[in-house]
Amino acid sequence: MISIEEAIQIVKKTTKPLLGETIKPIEKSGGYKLFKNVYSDIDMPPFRQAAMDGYALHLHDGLTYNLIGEIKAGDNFQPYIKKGEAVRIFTGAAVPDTAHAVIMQEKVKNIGNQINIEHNILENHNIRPVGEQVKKGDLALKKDTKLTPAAIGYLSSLGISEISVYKKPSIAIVTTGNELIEAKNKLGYGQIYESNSKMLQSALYNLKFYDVTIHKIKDNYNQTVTKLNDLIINKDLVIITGGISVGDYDFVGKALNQLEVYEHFYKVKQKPGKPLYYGKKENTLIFALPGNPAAALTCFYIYVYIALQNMMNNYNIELPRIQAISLSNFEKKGDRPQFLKAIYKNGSVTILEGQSSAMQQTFAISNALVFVPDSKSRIKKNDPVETIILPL
Ligand SMILES: Nc1nc2c(c(=O)[nH]1)N[C@H]1C(S)=C(S)[C@@H](COP(=O)(O)OP(=O)(O)OC[C@H]3O[C@@H](n4cnc5c(N)ncnc54)[C@H](O)[C@@H]3O)O[C@H]1N2
Ligand code: MOO
Repeated sequence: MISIEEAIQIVKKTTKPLLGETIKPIEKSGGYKLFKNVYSDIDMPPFRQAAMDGYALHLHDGLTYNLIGEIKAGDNFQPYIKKGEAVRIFTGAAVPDTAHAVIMQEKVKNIGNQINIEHNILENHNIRPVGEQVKKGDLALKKDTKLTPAAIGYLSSLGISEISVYKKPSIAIVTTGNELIEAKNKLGYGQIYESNSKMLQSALYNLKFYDVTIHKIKDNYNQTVTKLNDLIINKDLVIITGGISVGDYDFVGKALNQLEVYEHFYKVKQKPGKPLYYGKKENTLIFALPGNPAAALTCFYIYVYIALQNMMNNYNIELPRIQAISLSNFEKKGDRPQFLKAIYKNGSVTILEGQSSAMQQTFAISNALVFVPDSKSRIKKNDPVETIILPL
């Protein structure tokens, strides 16, 4: 059994970016990283742009200007403005080359065909220059930049509709267990509704991994070997839940062994999630998470999360850990470091009752995990505690 720190280090050291390229429609590229530098095909803004509703002025020494016309956003003509003349102009409209500045309408008195301004303004006031954000041919965004909503907006403003990004992993979730049935069926004695697949799929979707398939297998050795073999050949990441402990019908470990998956580790000194397995075959990563739902999800956030980030070229990113003040007392049983379901708010954290690794009800209302290390056996109210903020 290895420590949490060792297990995290092993995941960090053995997971790498996928590096393949794929082309995405810009609106579907959120969360991806740019595979190449992106250069702009246009100046942005493409013309001198008015930043305010007001008047475009050909400056002179006086404070009175003759009004000679109007330009709206989208108009595609350029009136010739002589010294001492002005045109009415609106935000986003093209400022004629013969205008020096735009004055906002609040600073202007309009008398018939003339306007009076309070005081003279500087050249280029309220005019966004051509190419202020990026010039034609220049670098718009660097390779490896993560595509946030703002980045997608920016690239769209440059007329880009498709973008080359790093591939995201193809992921299989595999559930195991004879006791598991689908929703809409009536529970028989000894049966429970299968829930880990929906839970993990949703955790993956939250992190913007959408290439996810779900597979359900019975506690049957041959079926386990056949299915896992197929998935390991075809997927970048296989996440199994259940069947990884020591029971007679826990076939996952034996099947992975038979398939010659290289075992990076099996069993971590932690609660929940002791029987966590992590291995690799060729370029496919395999995590076998414990079947207990809260254990599976905790292991997902602490270990699989790092692997996913590394596959996406986000080097060794873990979930944020902060110090928070505990609003609860907690007594640790046993000698395993523990991740506790908790609610974090404004610098304080409440440790919830019901910490068993099967306890979904408490996880359902948690937004954080409090980490209790080896060295600590109890937490007292007002103690600072290490708190992991979940990506919900
Ligand atoms: N003799 C020992 N027994 C156990 C040990 C041990 O060290 N010695 N470890 C315990 C710990 S800790 C854990 S955690 C569990 C993990 O067992 P498995 O990973 O083999 O998981 P299963 O036995 O298949 O299932 C455990 C539990 O979770 C439920 N489950 C499984 N899959 C799902 C699913 N997809 N959706 C909802 N619930 C699921 C399953 O019905 C069981 O109740 O082993 C302990 N045993
Ligand atoms: O490690 Mo298990 O998840 O404690 O119940």
